[in-house]
Amino acid sequence: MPDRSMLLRVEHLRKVYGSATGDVEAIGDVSFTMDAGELVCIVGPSGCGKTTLLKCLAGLLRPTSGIVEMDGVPVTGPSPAMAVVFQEYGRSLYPWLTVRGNVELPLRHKRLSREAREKLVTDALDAVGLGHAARSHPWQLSGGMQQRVAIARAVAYQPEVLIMDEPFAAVDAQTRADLEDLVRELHTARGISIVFVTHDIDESVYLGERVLVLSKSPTWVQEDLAIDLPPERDQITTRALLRFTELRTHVYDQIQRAKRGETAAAR
Ligand SMILES: Nc1ncnc2c1ncn2[C@@H]1O[C@H](COP(=O)(O)OP(=O)(O)OP(=O)(O)O)[C@@H](O)[C@H]1O
Repeated sequence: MPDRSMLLRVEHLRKVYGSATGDVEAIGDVSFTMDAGELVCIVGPSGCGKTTLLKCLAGLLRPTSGIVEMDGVPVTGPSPAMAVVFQEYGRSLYPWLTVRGNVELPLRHKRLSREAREKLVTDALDAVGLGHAARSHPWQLSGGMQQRVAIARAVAYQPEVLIMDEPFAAVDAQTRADLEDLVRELHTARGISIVFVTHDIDESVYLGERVLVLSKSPTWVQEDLAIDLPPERDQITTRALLRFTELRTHVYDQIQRAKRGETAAAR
């Protein structure tokens, strides 16, 4: 395996929301690092602060205290080095723009020639299997295809890290499996670094090289689990492996413990 350099560093991150009814400590004390080229999944009990954590990573939310660094530089706001894909693809696409126009839009903020921009868009649409739909509008596409557009837009932007917040929660099971394979493909073929938040334990094990299990809120990292499955994965063979079952059972058990407020179990 090639040497990897540290991409993200999160240290003693804490986030307290102030509200009229009192403060809510969403993130207690989260620390972890991520190397360039890794695919890290984040799971945890419902409401444990996954979205809050992602927003702090992406510079969309200011932490109450602690450090988020990308390539050694503090993240203080949205950065061109990061692209975020949310669950609600319907709301993230502009209905009056074509698929191509949606993918191209953020690139207009980059200093690129028209040719370079068009090449990035074509390449990203091909990568997600939507080259044929470039001139369609989002509302002419299925939910799964719309989410592919959102992924293409993020890929075309060439971020150093792709941050995905439950991106497949709203699509059917078969589409979800296809999109999971697309994410694996983007990661293995293009070396894209990905932080992927999901509710789905099986999905976290199938996709990840590491799974971070969060405690219940106020959150800390209950376990940082290496997923020692072969890098070549497919929906049938990988999910049938005994090791896959062991890992998913372990993560499930950890989340149950997290819900009860217990600390980590031995592996
Ligand atoms: N803007 C806000 N103001 C006050 N409290 C908030 C705000 N956003 C989130 N919270 C609280 O912070 C905690 C974590 O919320 P967050 O949405 O990050 O969790 P989550 O793990 O992503 O949730 P889910 O499992 O439902 O997707 C919750 O207790 C939530 O009520």
